[in-house]
Amino acid sequence: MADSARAQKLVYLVTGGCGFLGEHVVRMLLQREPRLCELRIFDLHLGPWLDELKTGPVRVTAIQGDVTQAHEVAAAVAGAHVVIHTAGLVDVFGKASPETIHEVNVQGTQNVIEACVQTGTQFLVYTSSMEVVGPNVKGHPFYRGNEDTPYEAVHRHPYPCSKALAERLVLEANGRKVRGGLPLVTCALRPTGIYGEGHQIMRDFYHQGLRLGGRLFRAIPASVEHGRVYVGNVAWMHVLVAREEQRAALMGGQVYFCYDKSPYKSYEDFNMEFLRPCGLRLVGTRPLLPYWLLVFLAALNALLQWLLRPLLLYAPLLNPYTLAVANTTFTVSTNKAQRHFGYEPLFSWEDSRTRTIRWVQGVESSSQ
Ligand SMILES: NC(=O)c1ccc[n+]([C@@H]2O[C@H](COP(=O)([O-])OP(=O)(O)OC[C@H]3O[C@@H](n4cnc5c(N)ncnc54)[C@H](O)[C@@H]3O)[C@@H](O)[C@H]2O)c1
Ligand SMILES: C[C@@H](CO)CCC[C@@H](C)[C@H]1CC[C@H]2[C@@H]3[C@H](O)C=C4C[C@@H](O)CC[C@]4(C)[C@H]3CC[C@]12C
Repeated sequence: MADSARAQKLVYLVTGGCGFLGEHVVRMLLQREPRLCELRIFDLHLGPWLDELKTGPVRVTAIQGDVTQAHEVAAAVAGAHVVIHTAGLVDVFGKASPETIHEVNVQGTQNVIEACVQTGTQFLVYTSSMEVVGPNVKGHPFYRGNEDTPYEAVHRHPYPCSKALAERLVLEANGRKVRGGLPLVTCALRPTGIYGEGHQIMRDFYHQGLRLGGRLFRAIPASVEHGRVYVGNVAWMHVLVAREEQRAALMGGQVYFCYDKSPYKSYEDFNMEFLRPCGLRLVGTRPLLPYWLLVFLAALNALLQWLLRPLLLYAPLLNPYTLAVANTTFTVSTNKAQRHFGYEPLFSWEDSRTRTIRWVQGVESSSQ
């Protein structure tokens, strides 16, 4: 891009900008993207915290809208230089129907792509997921893999299926001519399990531990490693990739795992890094229940969900899918983002941990 264009003031649109990750992306852009002149935040539900952002030098425009509505998306995208598409229906608990998950995650993404093409927006960053790769239905481990590691990515659950389809749409759209004739540049970021301030599932585990008298019970062997990445670093990767996409042709059509220096641990041991300093303990050095019993309980939960559906929504944390994900090693070890666009984590592990602990402690005091 020419120097004159580089000095240009940019308009960014963040879809899902009021979600867990989206809020961090929004705040990170305001802090770390000096060329920003307008930030549009598009979400089904707008948060009250947006008001505090409106007093700064960057124009902040909050847009209440639905990604499944093509005209709403096109109106929000028109005139934006960059779109960061984080909006999605993250549901592995059976709260939404498979059709709704598909509509939001796949049709919503298609709407974003078409809006870019129609209105002339050239740069699109898509928040994909590790789940596009795995764990697969066969429970094969993915141990410290990278973007090129061969792995049989076979899914049945609506959420990973929808993320995989949407990612493919985004990557296939790379190079399409947008209005005005320039090529669309797209790439996809694949976070592993994100943690940090605002993480709803961490909050749920914390409250579950309080209800159980300050204890959580180990269900998964400590040897099963689960990839985790701090939300601030995921947000930073989005900001950087969006910036560098505008300079480097190399990045079009690429996928990048999101990574940082968070340690490799089991899902439960990792959570205890934050929950232990908040007064919880994890009981057992080995799973307290045999695996077959967990499988049975998960299946029972799925049956109860189905039976109770006409009366109420029963959506516990444990179901056959979440058990399989938690019980399958999936960790990444890569430096592709560093090689392609100079990414280094902005937050150290110690910093990420301290920030998350402080946030959980705040959850505790705000719920008393
Ligand atoms: N949380 C994780 O561990 C994780 C890991 C990998 C990838 N991801 C991906 O990151 C993205 C953000 O996830 P999150 O954890 O912040 O979830 P989230 O639910 O906190 O945020 C998603 C946001 O999208 C919005 N949204 C949902 N449906 C919409 C619609 N129809 N129109 C407009 N907005 C809509 C929601 O209101 C919400 O604010 C998702 O695409 C998800 O697949 C999340
Ligand atoms: C068996 C239980 C005993 O304590 C533990 C169940 C934990 C599960 C609820 C979570 C284990 C792994 C999580 C998923 C993973 O971190 C990656 C994800 C990708 C992302 O795109 C969406 C969220 C998620 C699917 C995440 C959801 C919760 C787990 C299944």
